[in-house]
Amino acid sequence: MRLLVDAGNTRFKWRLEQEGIVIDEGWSALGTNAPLASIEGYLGAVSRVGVSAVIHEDIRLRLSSYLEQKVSGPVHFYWAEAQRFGLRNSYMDPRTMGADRWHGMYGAWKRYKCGCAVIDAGSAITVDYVNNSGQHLGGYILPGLKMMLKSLKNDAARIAFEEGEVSKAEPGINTAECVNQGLSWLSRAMIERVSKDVSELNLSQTLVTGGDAGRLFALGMKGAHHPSLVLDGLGYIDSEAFG
Ligand SMILES: Nc1ncnc2c1ncn2[C@@H]1O[C@H](COP(=O)(O)OP(=O)(O)O)[C@@H](O)[C@H]1O
Ligand SMILES: CC(C)(COP(=O)(O)O)[C@@H](O)C(=O)NCCC(=O)O
Ligand SMILES: [K+]
Repeated sequence: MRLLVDAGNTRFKWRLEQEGIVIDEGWSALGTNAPLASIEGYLGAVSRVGVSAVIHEDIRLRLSSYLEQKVSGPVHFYWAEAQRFGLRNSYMDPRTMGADRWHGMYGAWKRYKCGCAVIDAGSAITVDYVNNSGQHLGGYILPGLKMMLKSLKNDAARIAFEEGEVSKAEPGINTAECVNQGLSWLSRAMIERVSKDVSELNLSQTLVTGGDAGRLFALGMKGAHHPSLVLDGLGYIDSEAFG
């Protein structure tokens, strides 16, 4: 049995496989002492673990020792690379790129083998562009939707509001509307911008992943929803390493 883990800044997403077949997938909130409690019964039978992590080093070490205690086989952490199977990183120092971005792009590249935009709407939102020949053209890192609301709440003394998931984007006439509709307005601007880039750069596919992917689709995002794109890319890489 193989276990794959995508350890993000908000949640751990995991996938359990037996001979290439997905048995179960799920997630747990960051910070729990037993992040895989719901599948602990299986962990003794896990012969290999692959992890994509962007979490703080302390949390990563805790996750690593938890897995090593529970699982019988080795635990491998996979990081961003300079290149793989024709996909080439634009970073001078690829190890400084978030592992989740590389694994998401690799999942997209293996699946479609063509120019693509990869949008990961997680704790942060990342946008990455890969051209037809596999060259990463670069990307963007933006605060995520929750993160933006949190910073308004925490860093502005007189902005009190109830969060509401709205797709309306007209100008608000009270604080809550201004904030909630402002977020939709900004998201729509980003969506339009991505769509413009995709057409100017001649990219054939747009793939969207992350906890807020559904929200982006509700706001007009066009593309394919791949909820577990990071796990997909991680799985390909782990298979290429160990068969
Ligand atoms: N049940 C949920 N728990 C936490 N965040 C959620 C949930 N559903 C949607 N979200 C949204 O998804 C974001 C986290 O997405 P995720 O892809 O798990 O992030 P990360 O990879 O950074 O851990 C949150 O910021 C939040 O806006
Ligand atoms: C940008 C990110 C915070 C996104 O992580 P997430 O929001 O999915 O938890 C992560 O990819 C990261 O820590 N990147 C390192 C910097 C870089 O990619 O250049
Ligand atoms: K992520």
